[in-house]
Amino acid sequence: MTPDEPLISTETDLQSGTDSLLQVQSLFCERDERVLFSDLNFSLQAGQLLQVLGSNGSGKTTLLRIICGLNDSYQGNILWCGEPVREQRETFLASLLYIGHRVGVNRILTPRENLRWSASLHTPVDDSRIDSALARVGLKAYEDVPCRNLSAGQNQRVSLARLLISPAVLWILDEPFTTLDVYGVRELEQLLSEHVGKGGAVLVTTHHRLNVPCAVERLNLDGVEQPA
Ligand SMILES: Nc1ncnc2c1ncn2[C@@H]1O[C@H](COP(=O)(O)OP(=O)(O)OP(=O)(O)O)[C@@H](O)[C@H]1O
Repeated sequence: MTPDEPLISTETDLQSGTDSLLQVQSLFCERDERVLFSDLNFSLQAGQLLQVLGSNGSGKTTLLRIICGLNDSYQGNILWCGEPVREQRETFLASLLYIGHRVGVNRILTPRENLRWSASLHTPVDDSRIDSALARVGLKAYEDVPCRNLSAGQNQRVSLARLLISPAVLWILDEPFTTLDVYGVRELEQLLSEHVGKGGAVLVTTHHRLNVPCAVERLNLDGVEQPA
């Protein structure tokens, strides 16, 4: 797949008859006898960006981890292209790129080695593509520096470069803006809108007010409007 190729073929990927890529139905989760969410319903379509909002501890990370299959203490249904994810785990995981709270960068490896490893889990890509992804996130000339010698924001950028080499349709990102400077924030916002522009879908938690040219749907786990 080339970087500009559409991510979704409506004939092959959406043949289930539903427009939704991801559907969350009647989701219930409680932790330590405290209900985080109950009867939570939402869907995500190709070309859609959904921002999950909520106060600290409201369950944003928990929700994302449930969807990604990293937490199974819930009730309800999660569907991918109309079919339960539990019945098509490999297909779902092949369509998903999750970047969690911890950036998931191996600090012994260099940025280039991290991206090679990340790509090898799906579709290996050549080094020229890896290097151009690293350049795009501002890491030109840092390709061979061990990540332990990079700053927190630079490690976050290594992680975000994975977005550029991944064929995944669905990006699930947990607080991806946290350590980024203003240029990094702008670049990531650009990446998000390019992805949805190509028919991808994004589920993102952030307290940051997104400044993107595409529409942003919002899901607030507090159930109340938040200040802008
Ligand atoms: N490993 C765990 N075991 C038990 N309870 C947990 C665990 N991790 C989180 N919780 C609880 O689940 C609730 C939701 O946590 P979660 O991390 O999903 O919130 P969040 O909305 O992402 O918060 P933040 O905005 O601070 O990142 C919190 O009340 C927390 O105490």
